[in-house]
Amino acid sequence: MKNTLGFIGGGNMGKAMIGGILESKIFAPENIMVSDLNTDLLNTIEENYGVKTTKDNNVLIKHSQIIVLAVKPHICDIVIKEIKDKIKEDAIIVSIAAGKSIEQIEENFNKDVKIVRVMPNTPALVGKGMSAISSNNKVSEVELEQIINIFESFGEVELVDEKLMDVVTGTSGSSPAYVYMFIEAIADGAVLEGMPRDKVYKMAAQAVLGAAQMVLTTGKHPGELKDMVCSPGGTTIEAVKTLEDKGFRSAVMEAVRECVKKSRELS
Ligand SMILES: NC(=O)C1=CN([C@@H]2O[C@H](COP(=O)(O)OP(=O)(O)OC[C@H]3O[C@@H](n4cnc5c(N)ncnc54)[C@H](O)[C@@H]3O)[C@@H](O)[C@H]2O)C=CC1
Ligand SMILES: O=C(O)[C@@H]1CCC=N1
Repeated sequence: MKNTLGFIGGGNMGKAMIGGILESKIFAPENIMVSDLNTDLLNTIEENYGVKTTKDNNVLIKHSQIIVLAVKPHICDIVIKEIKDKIKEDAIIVSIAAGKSIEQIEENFNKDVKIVRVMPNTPALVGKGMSAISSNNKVSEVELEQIINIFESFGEVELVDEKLMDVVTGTSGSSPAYVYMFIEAIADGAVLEGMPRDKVYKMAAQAVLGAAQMVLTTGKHPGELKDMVCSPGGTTIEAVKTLEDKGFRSAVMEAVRECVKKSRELS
């Protein structure tokens, strides 16, 4: 039972985590099991990753010491109802559901259960994930370390106060979607100006990747890094002025706020 990891739900986030974990080799495929209602999906997962699969969530909990709830928030309640009586005492429940509080999950189980709440993101698949973690007081330091190690195997981890989890959703959980839209928009602008489409996504994505790396590596304020690109009277400041005129920053801030609001509503 030790060092066995189970995913209830093999959708977008489940698959991203499994891909990242296998790439880092901290779990062998035979020590990972996925349960899902979708047989085609399970077949694809088994084929692509070599992990075990089942349609029965109770088979999964028998096989797994660490159980990741990777289903939609409203499905968590259904799944917990199904597994709660058979859950083992030393099992650790890891919920990645947006907006689902530790307290709600405890109430659903209606008994002492070790619960870790995490907000990861899909770049986990390529080892560049960002995960925020909180846990309840049933989880020991050693167990928490074990969970942190899993999430660190595919990216960065921050321990956060649970009350900030909804804000994390708007900041790193959902933001890859905004960034893909930004990349797509830069690329469309380039196509508008005559660049072949087969070159634009690499150019735009590499610029975003490099800029993000500059923030992380230099530790400089993003505004200072932006100023380093803007030559006086040059090209960039024209683009920056247009973005300001069109409300770019305000639009992004509002988007984050709406995302956080929705996450709060889910709980
Ligand atoms: N997609 C993302 O970028 C992120 C998602 N999350 C959280 O991860 C969770 C899953 O999200 P996604 O992977 O995007 O959703 P998804 O819809 O891609 O995957 C959910 C999977 O759960 C399966 N499922 C439904 N009912 C089930 C049941 N009773 N038993 C077993 N499996 C069942 C579905 O067939 C589906 O494959 C959500 O709670 C979400 O808030 C967290 C961070 C990022
Ligand atoms: O859209 C969602 O609800 C999930 C949570 C964070 C990213 N995707």
